[in-house]
Amino acid sequence: MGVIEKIKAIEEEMARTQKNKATEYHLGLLKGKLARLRQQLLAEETAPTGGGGTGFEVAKSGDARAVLIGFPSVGKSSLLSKITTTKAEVAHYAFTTLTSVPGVLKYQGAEVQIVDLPGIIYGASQGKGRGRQVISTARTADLILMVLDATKGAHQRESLEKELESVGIRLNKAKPNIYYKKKETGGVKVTFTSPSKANLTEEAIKGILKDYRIHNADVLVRDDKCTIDDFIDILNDQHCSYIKCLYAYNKIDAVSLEEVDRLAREPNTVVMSCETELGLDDVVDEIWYQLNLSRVFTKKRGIKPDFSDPLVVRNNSTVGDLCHSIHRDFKDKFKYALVWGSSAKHSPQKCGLTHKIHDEDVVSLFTK
Ligand SMILES: Nc1nc2c(ncn2[C@@H]2O[C@H](COP(=O)(O)OP(=O)(O)OP(=O)(O)O)[C@@H](O)[C@H]2O)c(=O)[nH]1
Ligand SMILES: [K+]
Ligand SMILES: [Mg+2]
Repeated sequence: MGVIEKIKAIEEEMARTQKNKATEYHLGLLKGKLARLRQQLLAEETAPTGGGGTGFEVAKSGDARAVLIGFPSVGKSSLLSKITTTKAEVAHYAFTTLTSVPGVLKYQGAEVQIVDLPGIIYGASQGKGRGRQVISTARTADLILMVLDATKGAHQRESLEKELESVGIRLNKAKPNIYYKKKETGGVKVTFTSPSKANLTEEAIKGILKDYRIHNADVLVRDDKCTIDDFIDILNDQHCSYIKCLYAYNKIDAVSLEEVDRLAREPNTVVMSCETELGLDDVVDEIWYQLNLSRVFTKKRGIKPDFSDPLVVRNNSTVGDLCHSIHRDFKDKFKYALVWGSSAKHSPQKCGLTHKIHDEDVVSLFTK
C-alpha cells in the first residue's frame, strides 16, 4: 500500500469510529499515525531531486521569519507589497502567486523576513495544489501570518487550521509539558505531578506505548490539562512544530463596522485593508509583538549608541545571552556591563551576565 492509500484507509477508519470514552485513545493513535504519514508525503515531495529543485525554498534572512498563509486572493501579495519594498504581483484571479516570494520588513532597525506564498486550497495537507511546499515553508516560520478575507465566513479560518493541524503544526500552543524518555529496561513508569483533569490516564499512556511497541520508558506528566493527543504529539516529537499564529483579516473596507469590530476582538487577531491602507501600522506592530523579540543598542565608551543598528535577541534574554549572540566565546572575556533603559534600576546600572535586558535598552560591554 502506498502512503496515499494508507492515509485514505486511516481516514476511513476514523470516520467509522464513534467518538466516546472507550475509543478516544484509539482515535488519538490513528491521528498520530496520520500525522506521520502526511509528513512522509511532504518529505517525498520536497526532497531535493537530482535535476535541480523547483526553487521553492527561500534562504532565511534577517532576525526572524513570518510566513503568509491563506486561501487564494485574500490579499497576501497585497500585504507583502505594502509592508516591504518587494513588489509582488497582485490580481483579482486565484493563484496569481505561484512560488514563494521573500520581502524584508524593517522595524526600527530590526529586519523581519516576510515570505509570500501561493494560496492554499482544501486538501493542501494531502498534497493538493502547492500545498506540500506551502506547508513545509510554514513549518520554518517563527510566526505564521494567517491572512483571511473579512468578507468570507469563519469556516475559512477553521479549515486552514485543520489543514495545518493535520500535518502536526500546532498554532499558539506550547509544547505539552510531559517528560518522556525511552529506555532499554525497567518497564513503563508513569508519574503525574498532580491528578489528571483531562483524558490522559496512566492506562491510556500504557496503551499508547504498547501500540507503539515501546516497553520501557519513563513518563512524567507535569500538567494536569494534558490530553491523549498531547502525549501522542510528544511521541511524534519530530513531526510537531509549535508556531505562533497571527490572524490578519483583510478587506475590512468591504464589510460593516460591526463586523470589523467583532473580528478585531478575536484573540491574536488584527484587521486591515491593504487597498485603503487601513490598519497596516497595527499589523506591523503586532507582527513585531508576536515575534517576542527585543532590540538592544550597544554603545562604545565615549560614543553615542547607533540607534539604526540594534542587536536583536529573544525577549527575556540576559546580558549573557546578548554576549553569546555577539560571539560564542565573548562570555569568557566579559567583565561587566553598563545598562541604560527600562531594565536598569539607575542610569546606568552596572550589571553581570544574569541581568535581564528589556526592549530598547542601551548596553555597554566591558571585557577583561
Ligand atoms: N476590497 C479589497 N480588495 C483587496 C484588498 N486587498 C487586496 N484586494 C484585492 O484582492 C485581490 C487579490 O489580491 P492578491 O494580493 O493578489 O491576493 P493573494 O492572496 O496574493 O492571491 P493569490 O496569490 O492568488 O493566492 C486583488 O484584486 C486585490 O486588489 C482590500 O483591502 N480590500
Ligand atoms: K490573487
Ligand atoms: Mg499572491
